[in-house]
Amino acid sequence: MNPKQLAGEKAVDYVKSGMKVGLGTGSTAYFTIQEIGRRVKHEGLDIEAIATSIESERLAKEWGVKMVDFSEIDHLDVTIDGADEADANLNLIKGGGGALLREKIVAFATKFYVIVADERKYVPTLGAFGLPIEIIPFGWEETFREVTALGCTPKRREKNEEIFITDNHNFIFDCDFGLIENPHDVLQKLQGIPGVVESGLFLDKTDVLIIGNNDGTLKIIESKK
Ligand SMILES: O=C(CO)[C@H](O)[C@H](O)COP(=O)(O)O
Repeated sequence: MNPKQLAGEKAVDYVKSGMKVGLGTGSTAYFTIQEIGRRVKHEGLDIEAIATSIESERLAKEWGVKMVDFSEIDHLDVTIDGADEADANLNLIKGGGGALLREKIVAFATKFYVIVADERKYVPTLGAFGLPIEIIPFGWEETFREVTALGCTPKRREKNEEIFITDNHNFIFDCDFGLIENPHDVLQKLQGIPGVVESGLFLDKTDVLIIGNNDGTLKIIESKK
């Protein structure tokens, strides 16, 4: 089986009827949403969900998953999302799909945070995957200069030769910091720059990382936090 499917479906073991569930974004979370949707439609799984992107919301609705928003609930019991990189401390780089802002809001609202990934995503040190940063369009050139001054090379993301615009109508800069030895320091510095809405560093949040291996096995790593 595709390792993303293996991990994405395994994570649904954490979802039980009555729960409020955060739905991630990307090609691994896709399999999670499909499996949740199948259980809702065919096995009577009864949940309320919030999605981290318009695309994931559309997919969940197709299956008849009950979607709510943060005016209706004050926490999520479990969220299952993908990642672009994860290290042994279960710190992450996310945002490859451009959904990092909604993903981080959902991650902070959740009591239990499950990450699903294939084995290529598990790395000794974060940073080979350029760090996505969501930037407000107003004054983006100045924000670009401030981010560059932190020692990275940012590139404004494009898709199909057009500027990529997030679900929140912002830009994404993909920033090459090289390997990030101190992610907490980088996160703190980015948070101090006006115009930076959020970065793809998700630190000290993950409870469980489920890795699908190419040989069809699973590796499940629980947080020591
Ligand atoms: O952060 C993300 C979107 O912003 C995704 O979670 C991440 O890109 C997932 O990767 P994949 O498609 O390989 O599961």
